[in-house]
Amino acid sequence: MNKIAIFGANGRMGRVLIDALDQAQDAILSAAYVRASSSMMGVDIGELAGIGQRGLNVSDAITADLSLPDVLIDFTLPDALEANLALCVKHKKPVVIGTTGLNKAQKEALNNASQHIPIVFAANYSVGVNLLLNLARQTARVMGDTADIEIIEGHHRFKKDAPSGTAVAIGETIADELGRDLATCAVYGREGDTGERNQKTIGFATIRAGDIVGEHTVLFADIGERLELTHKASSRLTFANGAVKAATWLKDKPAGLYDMQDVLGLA
Ligand SMILES: NC(=O)C1=CN([C@@H]2O[C@H](COP(=O)(O)OP(=O)(O)OC[C@H]3O[C@@H](n4cnc5c(N)ncnc54)[C@H](OP(=O)(O)O)[C@@H]3O)[C@@H](O)[C@H]2O)C=CC1
Ligand SMILES: O=C(O)C1=N[C@H](C(=O)O)C[C@H](O)C1
Repeated sequence: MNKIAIFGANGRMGRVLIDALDQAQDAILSAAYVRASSSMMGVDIGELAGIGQRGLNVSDAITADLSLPDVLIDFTLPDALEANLALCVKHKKPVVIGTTGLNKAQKEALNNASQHIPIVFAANYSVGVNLLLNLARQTARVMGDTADIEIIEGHHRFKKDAPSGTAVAIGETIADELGRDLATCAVYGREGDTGERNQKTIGFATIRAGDIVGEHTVLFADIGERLELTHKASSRLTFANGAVKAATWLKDKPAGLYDMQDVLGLA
């Protein structure tokens, strides 16, 4: 049985991860960490996740015994990433990371840590989005030289980063296939006298509203026809179950940076 510990236990994803691990067949939650200052410190994990008492209390990662878990899972916010990575490297523990909105320094920290420990990093752990990435690459190969490409994403009102990590990953995949540089060809929203569209650009549009779990559409629009690929997540359990699958896959891997395409055998 794979023993898993999670960072950010009090977050939306943290609480769903507790539920997913409670239902998992081949993995067990061995620890759930919150900030040392959190009002949730010491609370039963099942009470925190709303699934009833489970007899394990929330703790903080700094004082916890990190030799106990086999793998850690981190869905927190970018500010927490470097400290969490440092703990995993110090204790030589594999880690699955889902946090999005990383800046250049945080991405560099991820790359550096992966020279010492195995890491899975993915902006989206659902099977459907990982298939969408492959379909987007295939569509770009056939239609990308003439079609206009637009990526539209919608998320709940609490989300802090935009565009979503998944939207950026779709854009990066398409840009890579077409030999474009996303840093120079991306257009983030439009307003005013924009002029005609440059076909070599990749457009992004962001919706933040209510409790949308996560929706992504990539549009390939030519004259006379358009193809739309859409994924809609209706439950965070799809991300949590994917992350647990990634943790089981990662347990005995050598140091390196992997993604969900590797886990699912789609790479
Ligand atoms: N890859 C994927 O498949 C998915 C990725 N995500 C990403 O996962 C991340 C978390 O999402 P979500 O759960 O909705 O966010 P929440 O804001 O609900 O949770 C974030 C958690 O991180 C903790 N945290 C934040 N900053 C720090 C810090 N500096 N030190 C320690 N703990 C910290 C918070 O603690 P506290 O409670 O004390 O504030 C909170 O528990 C986001 O980046 C999101 O985009 C989300 C869904 C799927
Ligand atoms: O913050 C979220 O909720 C989500 N974030 C991820 C992203 O930024 O792509 C994945 C998912 O869509 C939910």
